[in-house]
Amino acid sequence: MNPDLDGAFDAIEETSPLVNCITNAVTVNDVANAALFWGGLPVMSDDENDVVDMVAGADGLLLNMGTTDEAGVETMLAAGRSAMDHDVPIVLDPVGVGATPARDETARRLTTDLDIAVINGNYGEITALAGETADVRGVESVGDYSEIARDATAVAADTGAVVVASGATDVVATADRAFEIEAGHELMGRFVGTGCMQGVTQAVFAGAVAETLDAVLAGTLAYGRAGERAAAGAYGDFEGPASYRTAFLDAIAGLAAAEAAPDEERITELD
Ligand SMILES: Nc1ncnc2c1ncn2[C@@H]1O[C@H](COP(=O)(O)OP(=O)(O)O)[C@@H](O)[C@H]1O
Ligand SMILES: Cc1ncsc1CCOP(=O)(O)O
Ligand SMILES: [Mg+2]
Repeated sequence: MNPDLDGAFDAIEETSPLVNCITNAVTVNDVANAALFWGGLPVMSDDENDVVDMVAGADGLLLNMGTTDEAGVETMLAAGRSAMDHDVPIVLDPVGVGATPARDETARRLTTDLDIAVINGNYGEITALAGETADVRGVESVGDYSEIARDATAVAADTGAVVVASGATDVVATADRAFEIEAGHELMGRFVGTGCMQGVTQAVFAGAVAETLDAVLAGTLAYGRAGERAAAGAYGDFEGPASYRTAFLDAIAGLAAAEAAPDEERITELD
């Protein structure tokens, strides 16, 4: 199957979803531009005095815990409560969970206290959230994860979120369904920030498309398609990962106008 990418792009164009991002200091600019290039409106409010009101009028909230400190967790919780009060979907990127006890505790608090709509993490992070042995070094997933669909499903059942486990093949799971998405390119794993940008992609799509699972399948496929089109040179030559990154951002900006839908089916529902 393939999701309705054209319908998703139309919904984004109609909504121009405002997405408040509380995100890490490393990739913040890429996250803002990815949201803007999809057709969303990014704002990076992260002061508790401001963010509660900002989220009240927003269409999505991204909580990326890559460089969060103790005060930042409290701000995320306040922003998350505001999102819940106003039916704003929350996307969690549990960066580095599994690497240290502090990150495990942050993820536990966020997933326990908040109703998260989407969790988008790499294979190692999703496996750690499932309570299984994971090898997360810093923010990087290392190791083999042959049970990733099972573990993503367990996290979905535990939290009620639609779960995206990113890797060479992305897995999307709810409590009772799981999908594999064949899209993307190996170059996407060669620079910092593709996971973070995938997180904000989910927030833009979930802020515009009515059903969260539809939004996530469309957003995940669209994101991979942008990576493929950039790798194919559709946005100019590149010399290495840094110039590929620029082409990739251009591909995000151009995807809605391009032939976004692949000819062949890219999403397989697992038994
Ligand atoms: N080898 C690969 N082939 C295809 N896509 C990839 C590959 N490596 C990473 N990606 C894509 O890059 C994005 C970020 O994934 P990942 O590298 O797992 O996240 P993170 O940066 O958080 O560790 C995802 O969309 C994923 O599908
Ligand atoms: C390197 C690093 N350290 C803390 S957050 C961060 C960025 C992680 O980005 P991504 O998850 O997209 O690789
Ligand atoms: Mg990541």
